[in-house]
Amino acid sequence: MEYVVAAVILLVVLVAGGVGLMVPRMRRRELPPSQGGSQGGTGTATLERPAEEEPPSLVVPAEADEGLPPLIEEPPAAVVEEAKPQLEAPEPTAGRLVRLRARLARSQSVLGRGLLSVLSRDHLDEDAWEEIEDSLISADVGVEATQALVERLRERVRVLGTRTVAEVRAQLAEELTAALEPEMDRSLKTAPHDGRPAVLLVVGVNGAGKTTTCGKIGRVLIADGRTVLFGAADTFRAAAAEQLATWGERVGAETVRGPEGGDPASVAFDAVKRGIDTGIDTVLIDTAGRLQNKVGLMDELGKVKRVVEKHGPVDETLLILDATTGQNGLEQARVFTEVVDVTGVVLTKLDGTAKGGIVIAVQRKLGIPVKLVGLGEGPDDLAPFEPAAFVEALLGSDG
Ligand SMILES: Nc1nc2c(ncn2[C@@H]2O[C@H](COP(=O)(O)OP(=O)(O)OP(=O)(O)O)[C@@H](O)[C@H]2O)c(=O)[nH]1
Repeated sequence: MEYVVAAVILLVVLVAGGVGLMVPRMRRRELPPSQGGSQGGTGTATLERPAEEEPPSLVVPAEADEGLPPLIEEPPAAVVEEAKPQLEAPEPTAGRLVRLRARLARSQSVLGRGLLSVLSRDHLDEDAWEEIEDSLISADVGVEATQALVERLRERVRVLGTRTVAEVRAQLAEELTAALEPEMDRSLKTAPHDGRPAVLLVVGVNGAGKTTTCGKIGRVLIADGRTVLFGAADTFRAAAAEQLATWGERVGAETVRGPEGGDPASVAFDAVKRGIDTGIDTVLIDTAGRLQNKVGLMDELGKVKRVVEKHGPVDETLLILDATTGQNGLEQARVFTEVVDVTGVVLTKLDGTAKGGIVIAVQRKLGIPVKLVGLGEGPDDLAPFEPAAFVEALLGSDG
């Protein structure tokens, strides 16, 4: 009997203790809704998530956490740091080519300084004109384009009796600019339309700079105020998807990925679908590098495009060409244009070559405008291509 009484007393004590512990906790859980009010303890709450730090397209908002303990128990500074990685603000795009002109130094020494030193001779004889032709050809302008350009320049110098270096420079600049076909439409179709995002497909051979360019274009668009989503349809190389996702994280853009070795067309399809569902402005799809002579791979690229087009037409198909591959790149380029309808070329690595004249050859051979140029490995080293500014950069300002 005594045992029973003792057990009952013990039970009562335990139950009373338990209730005592529970009640304050329950009260605490009721606290958060009142934090939105203007009274008591809200000073710390405003620190937690300033609206402007919100990345535009992160999928799962951290605020979804429920039943958070009271703010007093956590140092507010730590909460802020953990919740939001610092997003980068990409450089504005206007005037980039001018800012990056020094990157063309190698081409400049051939096309600029080299040509101008010949053109500034007192007398332009046959040898001098041949030297000029050689310089242009070695800068990858292409034989045909060079001959046409030199012929016109020669005629102008003869007819106008051009004397000064400044005059010759101006005429050379005009001829080079004309050879770059400034009237071509170089705008990028990145604006959403018909209630869905613009879709850009990025294609090219291995290592041309597709993933990097995708990332850089995303930054350009974000700098211009658009929202962007990346589709990592390069399922062949796991690191490529990782690389693209990192570009996205830096500017708060979501990346849709698939399993390694998965079907690239299905990743591309899902990315566009996600872009439509989340109201994104522009979806950028990175594809795996492929050799133009591999039939299966080229067919796969055609399939990626067809599958994406179930959502609607692709707005831009950008061919990424490595400028350092020179004339060889042109043959690769031609095959790509047969498989997918390329709407623009991005010429990368112009900073690493003395053959800046390749821009002229690319446009002449393909009849497709160079829309952007890559001038370095930095995140903002991509510039809209402007023929006159490009020629000025090649010739240098001290002509
Ligand atoms: N100097 C310089 N390097 C560049 C430029 N664009 C890209 N690169 C570099 O080129 C290398 C290859 O770039 P990626 O973007 O990985 O090339 P990719 O075409 O996606 O490669 P795959 O997926 O293997 O086909 C990287 O080291 C880039 O940093 C550029 O404009 N200038």
